[in-house]
Amino acid sequence: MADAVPVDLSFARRLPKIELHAHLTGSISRACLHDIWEARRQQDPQLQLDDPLVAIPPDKVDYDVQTFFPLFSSYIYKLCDDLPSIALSTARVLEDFQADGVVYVELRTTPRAIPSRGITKKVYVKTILDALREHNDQNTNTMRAFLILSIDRRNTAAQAQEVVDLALEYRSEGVVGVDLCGNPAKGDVGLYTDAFTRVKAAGLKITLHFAETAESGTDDELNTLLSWQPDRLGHVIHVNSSFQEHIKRENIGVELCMSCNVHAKLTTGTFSDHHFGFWRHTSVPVALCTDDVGVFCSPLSQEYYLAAAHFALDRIQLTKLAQRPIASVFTGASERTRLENMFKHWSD
Ligand SMILES: CNc1ncnc2c1ncn2[C@@H]1O[C@H](COP(=O)(O)O)[C@@H](O)[C@H]1O
Repeated sequence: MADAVPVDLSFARRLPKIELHAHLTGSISRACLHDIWEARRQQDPQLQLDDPLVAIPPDKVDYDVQTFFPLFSSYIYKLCDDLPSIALSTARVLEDFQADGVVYVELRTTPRAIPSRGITKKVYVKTILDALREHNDQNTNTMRAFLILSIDRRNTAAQAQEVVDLALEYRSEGVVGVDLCGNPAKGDVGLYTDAFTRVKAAGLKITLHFAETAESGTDDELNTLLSWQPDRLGHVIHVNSSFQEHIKRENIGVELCMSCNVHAKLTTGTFSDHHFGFWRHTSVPVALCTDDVGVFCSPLSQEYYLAAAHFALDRIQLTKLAQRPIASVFTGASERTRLENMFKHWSD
Protein backbone atom coordinates (compact mmCIF):
# COMPACT_ATOMS: atom_id res chain seq x y z
CA MET A 1 0.00 0.00 0.00
CA ALA A 2 1.93 3.02 -1.24
CA ASP A 3 0.89 6.46 -0.08
CA ALA A 4 2.13 7.96 -3.33
CA VAL A 5 -0.65 6.16 -5.18
CA PRO A 6 -3.67 8.44 -5.28
CA VAL A 7 -7.01 7.31 -3.96
CA ASP A 8 -9.43 6.21 -6.65
CA LEU A 9 -12.99 4.99 -6.37
CA SER A 10 -12.00 1.37 -6.58
CA PHE A 11 -9.65 1.77 -3.58
CA ALA A 12 -12.46 3.52 -1.70
CA ARG A 13 -14.74 0.58 -2.47
CA ARG A 14 -12.23 -2.01 -1.26
CA LEU A 15 -11.52 -0.07 1.94
CA PRO A 16 -13.48 -1.55 4.90
CA LYS A 17 -15.97 1.10 5.96
CA ILE A 18 -18.20 1.79 8.96
CA GLU A 19 -21.60 3.43 8.42
CA LEU A 20 -23.11 5.09 11.47
CA HIS A 21 -25.71 7.47 10.04
CA ALA A 22 -28.03 5.92 7.46
CA HIS A 23 -31.82 6.32 7.52
CA LEU A 24 -33.35 3.06 6.36
CA THR A 25 -36.11 4.48 4.17
CA GLY A 26 -33.78 7.12 2.73
CA SER A 27 -31.28 4.41 1.82
CA ILE A 28 -33.61 2.47 -0.52
CA SER A 29 -32.26 2.69 -4.05
CA ARG A 30 -34.47 3.91 -6.85
CA ALA A 31 -34.04 0.54 -8.56
CA CYS A 32 -35.43 -1.19 -5.47
CA LEU A 33 -38.31 1.29 -5.21
CA HIS A 34 -39.05 0.58 -8.85
CA ASP A 35 -39.10 -3.20 -8.22
CA ILE A 36 -41.48 -2.69 -5.31
CA TRP A 37 -43.69 -0.49 -7.49
CA GLU A 38 -43.77 -3.19 -10.22
CA ALA A 39 -44.74 -5.86 -7.68
CA ARG A 40 -47.41 -3.64 -6.14
CA ARG A 41 -48.83 -2.80 -9.57
CA GLN A 42 -49.09 -6.48 -10.48
CA GLN A 43 -51.16 -7.06 -7.36
CA ASP A 44 -53.21 -3.92 -7.87
CA PRO A 45 -53.37 -2.56 -11.41
CA GLN A 46 -55.28 0.47 -10.04
CA LEU A 47 -52.27 1.53 -7.90
CA GLN A 48 -52.37 5.31 -7.75
CA LEU A 49 -48.64 5.95 -7.41
CA ASP A 50 -46.22 7.10 -10.12
CA ASP A 51 -43.26 4.93 -11.09
CA PRO A 52 -40.40 5.86 -8.69
CA LEU A 53 -38.21 6.41 -11.72
CA VAL A 54 -40.59 9.24 -12.65
CA ALA A 55 -41.39 10.48 -9.13
CA ILE A 56 -37.70 10.54 -8.13
CA PRO A 57 -35.79 10.99 -11.40
CA PRO A 58 -32.59 8.90 -11.48
CA ASP A 59 -30.14 11.82 -11.68
CA LYS A 60 -31.92 14.14 -9.31
CA VAL A 61 -30.01 14.73 -6.06
CA ASP A 62 -30.75 18.40 -5.41
CA TYR A 63 -33.38 17.87 -2.72
CA ASP A 64 -33.38 20.68 -0.16
CA VAL A 65 -35.08 20.98 3.22
CA GLN A 66 -38.35 22.02 1.51
CA THR A 67 -38.46 19.17 -1.00
CA PHE A 68 -36.63 16.42 0.90
CA PHE A 69 -38.97 15.64 3.80
CA PRO A 70 -42.20 15.53 1.73
CA LEU A 71 -40.56 12.91 -0.48
CA PHE A 72 -41.06 10.44 2.37
CA SER A 73 -44.51 11.45 3.59
CA SER A 74 -46.03 11.95 0.17
CA TYR A 75 -44.35 9.16 -1.77
CA ILE A 76 -41.91 6.57 -0.35
CA TYR A 77 -44.01 5.76 2.73
CA LYS A 78 -47.04 5.24 0.51
CA LEU A 79 -45.14 2.90 -1.77
CA CYS A 80 -43.49 0.88 1.03
CA ASP A 81 -46.56 0.41 3.17
CA ASP A 82 -46.83 -3.36 3.44
CA LEU A 83 -44.67 -6.00 5.11
CA PRO A 84 -43.21 -7.54 1.92
CA SER A 85 -42.05 -4.08 0.75
CA ILE A 86 -40.56 -3.24 4.14
CA ALA A 87 -38.77 -6.60 4.37
CA LEU A 88 -37.53 -6.51 0.78
CA SER A 89 -36.32 -2.91 0.96
CA THR A 90 -34.44 -3.60 4.21
CA ALA A 91 -32.73 -6.65 2.69
CA ARG A 92 -31.78 -4.69 -0.43
CA VAL A 93 -30.40 -1.77 1.59
CA LEU A 94 -28.20 -4.24 3.51
CA GLU A 95 -27.05 -5.88 0.26
CA ASP A 96 -26.15 -2.48 -1.19
CA PHE A 97 -24.04 -1.51 1.85
CA GLN A 98 -22.35 -4.92 1.88
CA ALA A 99 -21.56 -4.66 -1.84
CA ASP A 100 -20.01 -1.23 -1.28
CA GLY A 101 -17.46 -2.66 1.18
CA VAL A 102 -19.23 -1.60 4.36
CA VAL A 103 -18.28 -3.93 7.24
CA TYR A 104 -20.46 -2.48 9.98
CA VAL A 105 -23.69 -0.53 9.79
CA GLU A 106 -26.03 0.98 12.33
CA LEU A 107 -29.18 1.61 10.32
CA ARG A 108 -31.76 3.89 11.85
CA THR A 109 -35.50 4.01 11.31
CA THR A 110 -38.59 5.70 12.70
CA PRO A 111 -41.10 3.09 13.93
CA ARG A 112 -44.13 3.43 11.66
CA ALA A 113 -47.64 2.07 12.21
CA ILE A 114 -49.69 1.35 9.08
CA PRO A 115 -53.19 0.72 10.47
CA SER A 116 -54.75 0.12 7.03
CA ARG A 117 -52.48 -2.97 6.75
CA GLY A 118 -52.74 -3.99 10.38
CA ILE A 119 -49.08 -3.11 10.93
CA THR A 120 -48.21 -1.80 14.37
CA LYS A 121 -44.94 -0.04 15.22
CA LYS A 122 -43.88 -3.23 16.96
CA VAL A 123 -44.50 -5.34 13.85
CA TYR A 124 -42.60 -2.76 11.77
CA VAL A 125 -39.57 -2.95 14.08
CA LYS A 126 -39.70 -6.76 14.26
CA THR A 127 -39.84 -7.03 10.46
CA ILE A 128 -36.70 -4.94 10.13
CA LEU A 129 -34.89 -6.79 12.90
CA ASP A 130 -35.73 -10.10 11.17
CA ALA A 131 -34.12 -8.82 7.96
CA LEU A 132 -31.04 -7.70 9.92
CA ARG A 133 -30.79 -11.07 11.65
CA GLU A 134 -31.07 -12.91 8.37
CA HIS A 135 -28.27 -10.79 6.97
CA ASN A 136 -26.06 -11.22 10.03
CA ASP A 137 -26.61 -14.99 10.09
CA GLN A 138 -25.16 -15.42 6.60
CA ASN A 139 -21.52 -16.38 7.12
CA THR A 140 -20.52 -15.00 3.75
CA ASN A 141 -21.61 -11.50 4.76
CA THR A 142 -18.67 -9.58 6.21
CA MET A 143 -20.91 -6.69 7.28
CA ARG A 144 -22.73 -6.75 10.62
CA ALA A 145 -25.91 -4.69 10.95
CA PHE A 146 -27.60 -3.15 13.99
CA LEU A 147 -30.58 -0.87 14.50
CA ILE A 148 -31.16 2.56 15.99
CA LEU A 149 -34.77 3.69 16.50
CA SER A 150 -35.56 7.29 15.62
CA ILE A 151 -37.86 9.75 17.32
CA ASP A 152 -39.16 12.21 14.74
CA ARG A 153 -39.37 15.91 15.63
CA ARG A 154 -43.08 15.78 14.78
CA ASN A 155 -43.69 13.15 17.46
CA THR A 156 -45.51 13.96 20.67
CA ALA A 157 -43.82 13.28 23.99
CA ALA A 158 -45.97 10.13 24.32
CA GLN A 159 -44.94 8.89 20.85
CA ALA A 160 -41.31 9.47 21.78
CA GLN A 161 -41.80 7.32 24.88
CA GLU A 162 -43.29 4.61 22.65
CA VAL A 163 -40.07 4.60 20.60
CA VAL A 164 -38.07 4.24 23.82
CA ASP A 165 -40.34 1.35 24.91
CA LEU A 166 -39.62 -0.42 21.62
CA ALA A 167 -35.90 0.25 21.84
CA LEU A 168 -35.80 -1.27 25.33
CA GLU A 169 -37.97 -4.22 24.34
CA TYR A 170 -35.75 -5.10 21.38
CA ARG A 171 -32.32 -4.20 22.73
CA SER A 172 -31.38 -7.86 23.00
CA GLU A 173 -32.31 -8.33 19.34
CA GLY A 174 -30.11 -5.68 17.80
CA VAL A 175 -31.45 -2.26 18.82
CA VAL A 176 -28.44 -0.31 20.06
CA GLY A 177 -29.64 3.26 20.44
CA VAL A 178 -32.18 6.02 19.94
CA ASP A 179 -31.95 8.96 17.53
CA LEU A 180 -33.73 12.28 17.14
CA CYS A 181 -34.37 13.11 13.48
CA GLY A 182 -36.93 14.76 11.21
CA ASN A 183 -37.50 18.15 9.66
CA PRO A 184 -35.32 20.60 11.63
CA ALA A 185 -37.90 23.33 11.01
CA LYS A 186 -40.45 21.45 13.12
CA GLY A 187 -41.00 20.77 16.76
CA ASP A 188 -39.75 21.68 20.18
CA VAL A 189 -37.00 19.34 21.30
CA GLY A 190 -37.69 20.08 24.98
CA LEU A 191 -40.67 17.71 24.64
CA TYR A 192 -38.31 14.73 24.50
CA THR A 193 -36.18 15.33 27.58
CA ASP A 194 -37.99 12.67 29.61
CA ALA A 195 -37.75 10.14 26.77
CA PHE A 196 -33.99 10.61 26.30
CA THR A 197 -33.43 10.63 30.06
CA ARG A 198 -34.97 7.14 30.08
CA VAL A 199 -32.75 6.03 27.18
CA LYS A 200 -29.64 7.17 29.05
CA ALA A 201 -30.72 5.65 32.36
CA ALA A 202 -31.30 2.31 30.64
CA GLY A 203 -27.78 2.34 29.19
CA LEU A 204 -28.84 2.56 25.55
CA LYS A 205 -26.88 4.94 23.34
CA ILE A 206 -28.05 8.31 22.04
CA THR A 207 -27.41 10.04 18.73
CA LEU A 208 -29.05 13.33 17.77
CA HIS A 209 -29.43 15.39 14.63
CA PHE A 210 -27.61 18.50 15.76
CA ALA A 211 -27.63 22.00 14.27
CA GLU A 212 -28.57 20.87 10.77
CA THR A 213 -29.95 24.32 9.97
CA ALA A 214 -29.49 27.71 11.59
CA GLU A 215 -33.06 27.42 12.83
CA SER A 216 -32.30 24.19 14.71
CA GLY A 217 -28.92 25.51 15.87
CA THR A 218 -30.05 28.00 18.51
CA ASP A 219 -28.19 28.01 21.82
CA ASP A 220 -31.40 26.97 23.55
CA GLU A 221 -31.94 23.91 21.37
CA LEU A 222 -28.30 22.83 21.41
CA ASN A 223 -28.06 23.20 25.20
CA THR A 224 -31.16 21.04 25.60
CA LEU A 225 -29.77 18.38 23.25
CA LEU A 226 -26.40 18.32 25.01
CA SER A 227 -28.10 18.03 28.41
CA TRP A 228 -29.21 14.53 27.32
CA GLN A 229 -25.51 13.52 27.15
CA PRO A 230 -25.55 12.20 23.58
CA ASP A 231 -22.92 9.68 22.51
CA ARG A 232 -22.87 10.92 18.92
CA LEU A 233 -24.14 13.91 16.97
CA GLY A 234 -25.24 14.01 13.34
CA HIS A 235 -24.43 16.78 10.85
CA VAL A 236 -23.10 19.33 13.42
CA ILE A 237 -23.26 22.24 10.98
CA HIS A 238 -24.35 25.46 12.71
CA VAL A 239 -22.17 25.20 15.80
CA ASN A 240 -20.19 28.06 17.27
CA SER A 241 -16.82 27.61 18.90
CA SER A 242 -18.23 27.12 22.38
CA PHE A 243 -20.31 24.13 21.22
CA GLN A 244 -17.34 22.84 19.24
CA GLU A 245 -15.28 22.99 22.43
CA HIS A 246 -17.97 21.10 24.35
CA ILE A 247 -18.03 18.34 21.71
CA LYS A 248 -14.24 18.08 21.81
CA ARG A 249 -14.09 18.09 25.61
CA GLU A 250 -16.72 15.34 25.88
CA ASN A 251 -15.20 13.48 22.92
CA ILE A 252 -18.61 13.07 21.28
CA GLY A 253 -18.55 11.23 17.94
CA VAL A 254 -19.59 13.28 14.90
CA GLU A 255 -21.44 11.77 11.94
CA LEU A 256 -20.67 13.86 8.85
CA CYS A 257 -22.74 13.56 5.69
CA MET A 258 -20.95 15.52 2.99
CA SER A 259 -23.04 14.80 -0.12
CA CYS A 260 -26.30 15.27 1.73
CA ASN A 261 -25.12 18.58 3.17
CA VAL A 262 -23.81 19.90 -0.14
CA HIS A 263 -26.74 18.74 -2.32
CA ALA A 264 -29.38 19.83 0.19
CA LYS A 265 -27.53 23.13 0.66
CA LEU A 266 -27.36 22.68 4.41
CA THR A 267 -23.76 23.90 4.13
CA THR A 268 -22.52 26.70 1.91
CA GLY A 269 -19.97 26.21 -0.84
CA THR A 270 -18.86 22.84 -2.04
CA PHE A 271 -17.15 19.71 -0.72
CA SER A 272 -13.85 21.40 0.04
CA ASP A 273 -15.73 23.92 2.25
CA HIS A 274 -17.37 21.16 4.29
CA HIS A 275 -16.80 21.17 8.07
CA PHE A 276 -15.18 17.76 7.74
CA GLY A 277 -12.15 20.00 7.14
CA PHE A 278 -12.50 21.23 10.72
CA TRP A 279 -13.41 18.02 12.54
CA ARG A 280 -10.76 15.90 10.89
CA HIS A 281 -8.10 17.89 12.76
CA THR A 282 -9.74 17.26 16.16
CA SER A 283 -9.41 14.04 18.13
CA VAL A 284 -13.14 13.23 18.31
CA PRO A 285 -14.36 10.09 16.53
CA VAL A 286 -15.28 11.26 13.02
CA ALA A 287 -17.50 9.08 10.84
CA LEU A 288 -18.20 9.86 7.20
CA CYS A 289 -21.77 8.78 6.51
CA THR A 290 -24.28 8.63 3.67
CA ASP A 291 -27.44 9.79 5.50
CA ASP A 292 -29.80 8.89 2.62
CA VAL A 293 -27.96 7.16 -0.20
CA GLY A 294 -31.28 6.45 -1.98
CA VAL A 295 -31.87 10.19 -2.32
CA PHE A 296 -28.39 11.67 -2.62
CA CYS A 297 -26.97 8.71 -4.58
CA SER A 298 -23.52 8.77 -3.02
CA PRO A 299 -22.55 5.43 -1.47
CA LEU A 300 -20.13 5.41 1.45
CA SER A 301 -17.21 4.54 -0.83
CA GLN A 302 -17.89 7.73 -2.75
CA GLU A 303 -18.02 9.77 0.47
CA TYR A 304 -14.52 8.46 1.28
CA TYR A 305 -13.38 9.15 -2.26
CA LEU A 306 -14.76 12.72 -2.08
CA ALA A 307 -12.98 13.28 1.24
CA ALA A 308 -9.72 12.11 -0.32
CA ALA A 309 -10.21 14.19 -3.47
CA HIS A 310 -11.22 17.44 -1.75
CA PHE A 311 -8.95 17.25 1.29
CA ALA A 312 -5.89 15.75 -0.40
CA LEU A 313 -5.84 12.52 1.62
CA ASP A 314 -3.61 9.67 0.51
CA ARG A 315 -4.38 5.98 0.95
CA ILE A 316 -2.79 5.73 4.37
CA GLN A 317 -4.66 8.78 5.64
CA LEU A 318 -7.94 7.49 4.22
CA THR A 319 -7.42 4.09 5.82
CA LYS A 320 -6.83 5.81 9.18
CA LEU A 321 -9.94 7.91 8.67
CA ALA A 322 -12.00 4.78 8.00
CA GLN A 323 -10.99 3.47 11.46
CA ARG A 324 -11.98 6.58 13.41
CA PRO A 325 -15.64 5.57 13.83
CA ILE A 326 -14.64 2.39 15.71
CA ALA A 327 -14.36 4.48 18.88
CA SER A 328 -18.00 5.51 18.66
CA VAL A 329 -19.87 2.37 17.59
CA PHE A 330 -22.87 1.65 19.82
CA THR A 331 -22.29 -2.12 20.16
CA GLY A 332 -19.39 -2.35 22.57
CA ALA A 333 -16.26 -4.41 22.94
CA SER A 334 -16.82 -7.44 20.75
CA GLU A 335 -17.71 -5.52 17.60
CA ARG A 336 -14.91 -3.02 18.32
CA THR A 337 -12.42 -5.86 18.51
CA ARG A 338 -13.77 -7.46 15.34
CA LEU A 339 -13.39 -4.16 13.49
CA GLU A 340 -9.92 -3.47 14.88
CA ASN A 341 -8.80 -6.93 13.80
CA MET A 342 -10.33 -6.46 10.40
CA PHE A 343 -8.26 -3.32 9.82
CA LYS A 344 -5.16 -4.90 11.35
CA HIS A 345 -5.29 -7.69 8.79
CA TRP A 346 -6.47 -5.56 5.87
CA SER A 347 -4.04 -4.78 3.16
CA ASP A 348 -4.88 -3.52 -0.26
C1 LIG B 1 -31.25 15.58 5.63
N1 LIG B 1 -31.02 14.74 6.74
C2 LIG B 1 -32.00 14.35 7.59
N2 LIG B 1 -32.29 15.12 8.66
C3 LIG B 1 -33.28 14.78 9.51
N3 LIG B 1 -34.03 13.69 9.37
C4 LIG B 1 -33.77 12.90 8.32
C5 LIG B 1 -32.74 13.18 7.39
N4 LIG B 1 -32.73 12.21 6.47
C6 LIG B 1 -33.71 11.36 6.80
N5 LIG B 1 -34.35 11.78 7.90
C7 LIG B 1 -35.50 11.15 8.58
O1 LIG B 1 -35.54 9.78 8.24
C8 LIG B 1 -36.83 9.42 7.71
C9 LIG B 1 -36.66 8.35 6.66
O2 LIG B 1 -36.17 7.15 7.18
P1 LIG B 1 -36.99 6.19 8.17
O3 LIG B 1 -38.44 6.20 7.73
O4 LIG B 1 -36.84 6.73 9.56
O5 LIG B 1 -36.37 4.86 7.97
C10 LIG B 1 -37.38 10.74 7.16
O6 LIG B 1 -38.77 10.77 7.16
C11 LIG B 1 -36.80 11.78 8.11
O7 LIG B 1 -37.62 11.96 9.23
